[in-house]
Amino acid sequence: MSLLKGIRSEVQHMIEAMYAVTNIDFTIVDENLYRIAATNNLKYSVGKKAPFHSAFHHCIETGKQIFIEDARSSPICLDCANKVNCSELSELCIPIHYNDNIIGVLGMCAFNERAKDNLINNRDSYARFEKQLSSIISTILGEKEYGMMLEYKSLELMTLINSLNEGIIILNHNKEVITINNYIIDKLGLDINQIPPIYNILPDKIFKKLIENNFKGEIGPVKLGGFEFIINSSPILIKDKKQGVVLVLSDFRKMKESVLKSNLSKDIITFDDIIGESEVLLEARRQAIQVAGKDVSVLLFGESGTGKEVFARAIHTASCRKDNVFMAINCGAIPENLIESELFGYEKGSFTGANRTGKVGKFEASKDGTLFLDEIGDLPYSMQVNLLRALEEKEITRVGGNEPIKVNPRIISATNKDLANMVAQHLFREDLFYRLNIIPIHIPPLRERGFDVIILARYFLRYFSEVYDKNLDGFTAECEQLLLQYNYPGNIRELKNLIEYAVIFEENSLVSLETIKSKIGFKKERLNNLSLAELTKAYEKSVIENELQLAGECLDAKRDVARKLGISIATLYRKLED
Ligand SMILES: Nc1ncnc2c1ncn2[C@@H]1O[C@H](COP(=O)(O)OP(=O)(O)OP(=O)(O)O)[C@@H](O)[C@H]1O
Repeated sequence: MSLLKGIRSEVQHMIEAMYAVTNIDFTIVDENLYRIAATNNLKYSVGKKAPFHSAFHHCIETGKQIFIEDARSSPICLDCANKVNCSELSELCIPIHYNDNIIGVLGMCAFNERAKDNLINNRDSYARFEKQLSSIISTILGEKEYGMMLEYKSLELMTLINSLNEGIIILNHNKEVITINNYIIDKLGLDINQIPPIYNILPDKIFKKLIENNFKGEIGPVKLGGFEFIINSSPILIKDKKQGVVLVLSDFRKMKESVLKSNLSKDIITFDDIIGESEVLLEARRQAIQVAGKDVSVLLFGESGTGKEVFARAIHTASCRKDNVFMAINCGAIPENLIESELFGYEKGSFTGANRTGKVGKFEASKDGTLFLDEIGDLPYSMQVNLLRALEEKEITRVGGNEPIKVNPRIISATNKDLANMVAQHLFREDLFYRLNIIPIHIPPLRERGFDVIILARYFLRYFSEVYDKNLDGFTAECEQLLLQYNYPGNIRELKNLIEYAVIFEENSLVSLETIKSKIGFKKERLNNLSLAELTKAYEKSVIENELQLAGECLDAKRDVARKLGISIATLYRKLED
């Protein structure tokens, strides 16, 4: 469609006004010579084509203004297809430009002598005037196109907003609802033709907090129409002035379920997943099963890698909180300055590097679930009092905030340190120790579990054979003998890593002594004939490797090991590569 056709009624009005003033007919044709608008004598021809080789045609072809003083003698009219029937006496044609293209012609046509004289005598001023008109037309077109673009964009935005699985409510500066999406209309059962004012949608207290105080951030869960929502509010700022608010309402139940799902899909652990038949392990298991159903704090203590987290998860699964989240936090792996915000969350902008909308802490996120405080012995002394207060008062305050938030997670803590001894040395608060240590359960080291080593080794062998698609039937007798003799400073984690290694490198159908030895015994054999410098290097490397075996292989663990050994992380990597 020609652009001019889209603004036909606007230009028709315009030329009618011009005709009333000048008494000279006006007409507009598009780039295909179709007459879009016309006055008086030419009105009949609207919608028809202007003649081929006419002044309009020339004007489009050349892009130049054309003035015909006398139509009968003008050379321009000689070839005109309407030459015989034409009743125009003189004519002034100006091309209409839009975006550097000629999109039509604006013409003034005189049909009587008076109009002809008028046109001839004022030729220059009419030419200027027509030029102005043509530029007004292109401005109208520009606005029309911009309006269409805006309309399209707003449709695009509305489609997007309506396709979201979250509620969106947009308020203007008068706090009136100007946009509300289908999700929230359906969820709250609202009438699209009669959207209630926002203060009737939100509870009074929430409305005040979200809207009245320039609030930016998250609030909730808020109960609306039988559902619970987390509401995120962001002001719309234009030149630093608040012009409205966007509220995003997320279904709290779904959020919880997705956290649970991601938690559970990898981590539903029951007491049946705790492999082993030794009396010491069965005793720990019995105690854990006994306390799982009671909502008390449990302290799991034992060496690193003995399965404390596995026990914590099994307790959670067997507890009445199993349908809520299990959250773990490693108190030793988080830098001291971040631990408070990790545990209790923070309000927006409360410290440099903080997320702009604030963050929910582990306590809040696990409020009806289980919070596993791993490596509790590494919790900075200054934080211990805050933790105690949260446990005693069952409420927390986000960093930078001042509103108390109710929380009530079940606490399971774990440590590989002698906490009682730390209390004696004033490294751990006595009051916190008693609060956590209501039910202590000792998780025995692997070297005390006897034949469990073989049971676990066979279990891991089956598991990793499947993972790495290998056909391994078991271990040779000497290999099992070595597995039983080894003392596993890294406990089950070390055994698991050892078997994974063996599954990858073993080329026979039974895991051989050599394969296992190459992982746990290789250092001694290679140390012969080395210089002192080489021995030092090898020793340093083995110290780091042993530490990593205990701490794990992730970056945080490497940082911890580097800190513990008093070297930088870069030095740690270098020494491992040497
Ligand atoms: N009895 C068990 N049966 C099967 N796998 C186990 C058992 N105990 C521990 N594991 C496995 O051993 C690894 C270490 O266990 P876990 O992380 O629970 O130990 P931890 O005592 O919490 O260690 P850390 O003190 O270093 O945090 C995990 O991969 C876990 O799945």
